[in-house]
Amino acid sequence: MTSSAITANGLRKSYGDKTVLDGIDLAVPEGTVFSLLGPNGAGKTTAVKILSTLVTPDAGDIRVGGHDLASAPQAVRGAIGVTGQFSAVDGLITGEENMLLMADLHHLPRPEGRRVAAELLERFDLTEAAGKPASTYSGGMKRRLDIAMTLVGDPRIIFLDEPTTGLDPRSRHTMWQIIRALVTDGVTVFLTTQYLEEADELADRIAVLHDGRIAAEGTAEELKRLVPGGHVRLRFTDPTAYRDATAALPHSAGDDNTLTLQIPSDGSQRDLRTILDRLDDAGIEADELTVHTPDLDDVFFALTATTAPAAVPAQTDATKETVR
Ligand SMILES: Nc1ncnc2c1ncn2[C@@H]1O[C@H](COP(=O)(O)OP(=O)(O)OP(=O)(O)O)[C@@H](O)[C@H]1O
Repeated sequence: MTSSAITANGLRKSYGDKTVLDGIDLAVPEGTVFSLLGPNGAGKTTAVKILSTLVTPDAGDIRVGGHDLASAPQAVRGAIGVTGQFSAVDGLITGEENMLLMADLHHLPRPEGRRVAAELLERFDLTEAAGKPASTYSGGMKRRLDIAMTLVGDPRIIFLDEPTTGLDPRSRHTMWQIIRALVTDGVTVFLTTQYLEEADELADRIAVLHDGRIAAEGTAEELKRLVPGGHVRLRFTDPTAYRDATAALPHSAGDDNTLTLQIPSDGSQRDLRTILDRLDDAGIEADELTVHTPDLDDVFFALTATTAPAAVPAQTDATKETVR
């Protein structure tokens, strides 16, 4: 069984009267990408700062990398890397010097530091720019340097706070490749992002933070099933088959011009089986069947509207039933 890289139970944090995190539970299995999503000001950065020991929580049991955050913050710091909004890159010195500084901070012997720095600069396509001041780097290069610096200490858990904000699409895709490669190496990634597409692309599990609580948590697919709008579309070339299917599927909406039927569905296996059984029973063969689920944008807006639905634990098959 995979063990947890990060667990938090009852995590709370207020600033004055403002409750930012109001009893949050999180569990991030090792070697996975967990994404925390939320509107601006939802508390994502606060959560990252707490889990990475930069801010003290008001309450909560937190374990990171197998260490208790309250009693062993130094051990937690040794197990993690943090990059993001509070970048560690010094613009006045070169990329290579930034890397060597990091190697010194990790007390690597000089030759070892040089080797690790050169290797990481190469891996992140920064060898050519290594001798130039980091202030001359593009946004994408700075982010790559930032991650490369984080990896000098070989952390097994990395917090990425909005790692692609402000990057162009190409740099964003490069960053996604970097993140996937980290996970392939067994690193656990805790990612905050304002791009739902990014969470959809990368995250094994996603938690939506709203009003200080986790409004919903699950895989991207599980979350998409939470909001209405999903349907199955059947396309026919034979008008008779189309008409028969319309009769066999009473809740369908048909388009007589394109011979297409749309049936409301959550896209689940059980739902699909019901539809296919009805078609089989009536001896009807569709020429094309497609399943349409709402995208993560729909989920995000539905969940972060003023009245959010209750938290939905979507961890097991049994609880998936409640998702529908
Ligand atoms: N040091 C602080 N003192 C007072 N209030 C703070 C402090 N840090 C954060 N806050 C408040 O806590 C709330 C959550 O902030 P946080 O930066 O965690 O949100 P976020 O989800 O990361 O937002 P964004 O996507 O805009 O970065 C905000 O209302 C913010 O003003």
